[in-house]
Amino acid sequence: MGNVRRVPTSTIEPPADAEAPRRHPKAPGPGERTREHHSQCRGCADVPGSLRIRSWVEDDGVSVRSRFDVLDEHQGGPGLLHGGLLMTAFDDALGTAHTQVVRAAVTARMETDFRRPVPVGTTLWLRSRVDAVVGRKVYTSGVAYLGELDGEVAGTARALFVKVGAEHFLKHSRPEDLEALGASREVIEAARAAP
Ligand SMILES: CCCCC/C=C\C/C=C\C/C=C\C/C=C\CCCC(=O)SCCNC(=O)CCNC(=O)[C@H](O)C(C)(C)COP(=O)(O)OP(=O)(O)OC[C@H]1O[C@@H](n2cnc3c(N)ncnc32)[C@H](O)[C@@H]1OP(=O)(O)O
Repeated sequence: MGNVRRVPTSTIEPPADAEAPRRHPKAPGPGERTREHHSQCRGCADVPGSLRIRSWVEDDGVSVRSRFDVLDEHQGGPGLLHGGLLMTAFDDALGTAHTQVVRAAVTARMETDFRRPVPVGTTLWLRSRVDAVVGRKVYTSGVAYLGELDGEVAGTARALFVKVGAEHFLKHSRPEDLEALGASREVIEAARAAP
């Protein structure tokens, strides 16, 4: 292991004095379904290979509840949910909570505690919230419950999202995917040429 470079990691503890997050005026309101991240999102869009996670806004307008039906195709151990797919579910649900507060942000760091095995056939319910927004940093946390909201805890997660602008996608996404979203070749090339 001597040749493995150690990459420094950093804390994602939200600062204690941060202001309470407020709902973005264009975000859906309490009780409404949230929007999918985009039409091909493998977390929440209705496409093959997606976890098909569905989320709704809670009464506070900021938190969300999400539903994930665990199927055969989500197995890791025999008849049990793959841990990485629980992380995907958290990434999607926490990444949906942040869209209630900020326009676009991407996951920078996430940590997950796996507390109970999740059998195939279970419906997982997740509660996710934004704890604080400080500059570009969006601190989120969530809980996944077995079978019913506030039931037995299957896992918990925290994630730091970092706000990005359209240039993040213009620079890094495949050009054909950007063109499908309406971006012109000139705009894409200009974003890629920028420092
Ligand atoms: C027509 C045009 C179309 C445009 C497209 C429009 C819309 C697209 C539609 C929807 C998609 C929107 C969102 C998707 C959201 C959710 C989907 C589920 C979630 C995901 O699937 S998402 C994919 C996985 N995700 C990534 O693909 C990120 C890869 N990554 C990066 O792209 C960079 O790494 C980035 C941007 C994160 C930061 O880079 P950067 O250069 O902008 O900023 P910088 O490094 O300065 O960080 C700023 C401050 O965050 C702190 N910080 C950074 N990283 C940290 C860490 N790991 N731990 C602790 N602190 C950290 C720094 O310490 C600093 O803090 P401080 O200011 O206090 O010093």
